[in-house]
Amino acid sequence: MMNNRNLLSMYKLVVVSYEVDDDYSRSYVGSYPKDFCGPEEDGDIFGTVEMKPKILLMGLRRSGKSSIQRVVFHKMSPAETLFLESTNKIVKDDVPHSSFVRFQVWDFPGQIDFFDSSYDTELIFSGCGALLFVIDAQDGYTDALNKLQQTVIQAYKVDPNIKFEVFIHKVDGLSDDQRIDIQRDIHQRAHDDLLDASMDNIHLSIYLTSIYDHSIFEAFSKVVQKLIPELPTLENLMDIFISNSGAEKAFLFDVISKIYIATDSSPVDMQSYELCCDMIDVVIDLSCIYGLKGDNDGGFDQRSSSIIRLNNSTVLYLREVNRFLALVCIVRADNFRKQGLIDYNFTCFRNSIQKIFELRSRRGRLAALPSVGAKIDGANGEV
Ligand SMILES: Nc1nc2c(ncn2[C@@H]2O[C@H](COP(=O)(O)OP(=O)(O)OP(=O)(O)O)[C@@H](O)[C@H]2O)c(=O)[nH]1
Repeated sequence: MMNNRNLLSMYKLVVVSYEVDDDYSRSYVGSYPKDFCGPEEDGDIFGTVEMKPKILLMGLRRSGKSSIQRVVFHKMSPAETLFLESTNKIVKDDVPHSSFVRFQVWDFPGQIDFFDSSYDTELIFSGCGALLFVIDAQDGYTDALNKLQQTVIQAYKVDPNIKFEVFIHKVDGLSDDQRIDIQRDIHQRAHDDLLDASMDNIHLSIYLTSIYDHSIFEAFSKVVQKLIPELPTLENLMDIFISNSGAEKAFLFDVISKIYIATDSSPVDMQSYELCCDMIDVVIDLSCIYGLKGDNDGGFDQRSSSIIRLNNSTVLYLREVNRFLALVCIVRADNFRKQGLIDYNFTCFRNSIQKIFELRSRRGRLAALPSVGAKIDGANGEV
């Protein structure tokens, strides 16, 4: 059952992320991006010194960029976003420091014009992991598509490795048929625009999103996963875990953001993901009510876990992997009788994750040495 001391720690981590938000992690870069200096170096919980990739949030005014960032990374409720003021400067936001997912989000004002000579596109797009372009689905999107084309082409010229992600946003006001139509139309027109510019080799990934449901977390999860070099290994481990444990589905969550950084290879159905997200919320809420005061070790211990039995013979099982990651799996009640087996497999899973990140840590330290860093780059990151 739940370990209240550790659940309280989890709650505290969430609170810390609020505090960090306003005081330190958000900084206004100004309309002229002098401070753009590519990816930043930082250390993670495993002691890794690594480059922190940037995720750029772009799109027309009022398309919902700041709302997305606030809801996903700062626990703002969707209703509160109604009162957000328009962004008129580039805002740099470090994803909460306690989170496992390490990158910076740069929120651009809708009116930014990259053809304006005062913007140095080299500096803006270099070191960028993903460019996330937001299109308001409840508004006419011809202008947005023009801007998308310009932005993507500019960025591609600077760095062809940038991942281009398009969020067709605010789909909460649309019926299922309208969603399908709009997605098809935007996909077709964006592709045609790139073809006209002879840039059809650029790949755009398109998602339907809204801050009023879990779609925004799911889409962001997929964006973030593309920035995790160890993803194939993590997915492989998840596959091994579920097949040997009789589980239906498993997600490896970054607890604070509710982004899943890996799942097994079976398709993700939205309902399962929502259930697992809700479980994390319940665990956090319970920790707030029943957690012991005075616990300030700042992390979970290895025995923290939570079990929720649903009335459809399904069990949700949460286990802490480390301070920031939790494994949440969905298991049929029959299979959950062999909980000892699941726990044993979980221990193997956690040990493997630990080894992956030790390797990452070692690689990060080596890459930080200039002469070795060059060799690693040349060897495609293999050491
Ligand atoms: N219905 C709906 N409204 C949304 C959604 N996301 C954001 N909004 C609303 O859209 C409006 C604009 O949101 P912002 O986040 O300020 O938009 P922005 O793109 O950052 O705007 P600029 O800073 O001017 O570039 C706000 O009133 C939000 O509440 C969504 O998923 N659905």
